[in-house]
Amino acid sequence: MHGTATLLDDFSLEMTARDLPQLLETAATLPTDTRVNVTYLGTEDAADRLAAAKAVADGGLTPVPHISARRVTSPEVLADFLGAHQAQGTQEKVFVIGGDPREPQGPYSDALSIIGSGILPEFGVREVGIGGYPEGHPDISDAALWAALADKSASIVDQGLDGTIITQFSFDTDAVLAWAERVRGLGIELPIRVGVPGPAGIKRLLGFARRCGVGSSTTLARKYGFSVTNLVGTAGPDRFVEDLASSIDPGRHGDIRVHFFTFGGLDATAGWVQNHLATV
Ligand SMILES: NC(=O)C1=CN([C@@H]2O[C@H](COP(=O)(O)OP(=O)(O)OC[C@H]3O[C@@H](n4cnc5c(N)ncnc54)[C@H](O)[C@@H]3O)[C@@H](O)[C@H]2O)C=CC1
Ligand SMILES: Nc1nc(=O)c2c([nH]1)NC[C@@H]1CN(c3ccc(C(=O)N[C@@H](CCC(=O)O)C(=O)O)cc3)CN21
Repeated sequence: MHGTATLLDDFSLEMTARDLPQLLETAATLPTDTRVNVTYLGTEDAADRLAAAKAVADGGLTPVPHISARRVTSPEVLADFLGAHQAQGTQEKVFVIGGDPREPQGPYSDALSIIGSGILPEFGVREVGIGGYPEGHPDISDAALWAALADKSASIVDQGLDGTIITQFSFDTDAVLAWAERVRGLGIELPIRVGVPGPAGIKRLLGFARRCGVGSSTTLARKYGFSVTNLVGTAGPDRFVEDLASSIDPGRHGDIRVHFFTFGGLDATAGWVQNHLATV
């Protein structure tokens, strides 16, 4: 038995630049140094992302800026972004993801083309996060996903950097743990942060699942504990987190933590964690 409190220790969460006002309200309720990932969406610009990361640091939390490889239009844009983060001290940990654009908007078609370029430590990056897909990806073959995971992990380790894997959100703890065991079987020992949505409106949750290519609404409903015939209301990660906590075997799955996607707001996730820890 792993225990929910252990699993939730050092949880991380994710914000978009637009969540900045809410971050300012919520920061003080989060444990000091909690990692807050800052997305790299097409709807934000560099100034928004930098301001969000700075606010995370100013709030006593640990910023983890994202870089979406396919959205980076040139090496200069990447160097400017990393340089600006370094100047404000928010560069130590980053997360590099391929990105949703079907065609790369610049020279980087995948996360490895940035990680393997060696540019990250030149700007003071010490830890690199990468994505993982316990339930696969609608547009990328399993073979390509596994090759990418192995190559990115090796590049991180070869450069003497720390690394972490954050998984695409999932509602299936069996799939997550089977996948984690396979990761360990490949000799990849990086900590795995299991992505899961914090509490959110059910319709909104289903919308994000569709948009991000995750699961069908029926499996999602079954695993997450709501009824597809009643989409009114909110669903929370209670069942998922409890199932995960009771099924983890550190000997087989290694270092497993939780990463919350805050589709229902930062405050809702922060409140859920506080309440949940008070009841276990
Ligand atoms: N897990 C998360 O939090 C997020 C996931 N994504 C999704 O994850 C995808 C892959 O990112 P990584 O795991 O970093 O893979 P990656 O960059 O390591 O690439 C793995 C393989 O997939 C291909 N690939 C990458 N992006 C693609 C795309 N949009 N369409 C078709 N093929 C693609 C690459 O060429 C490579 O062969 C993104 O494209 C996006 O759909 C996007 C943002 C956040
Ligand atoms: N395929 C894929 N693409 C992604 O971009 C992505 C994933 N998967 N997996 C999970 C994370 C979570 N992501 C997101 C994306 C959007 C919002 C969001 O709140 N969007 C607002 C608009 C915010 C804005 O434009 O800045 C919305 O209301 O849709 C949150 C998390 C991005 N991520």
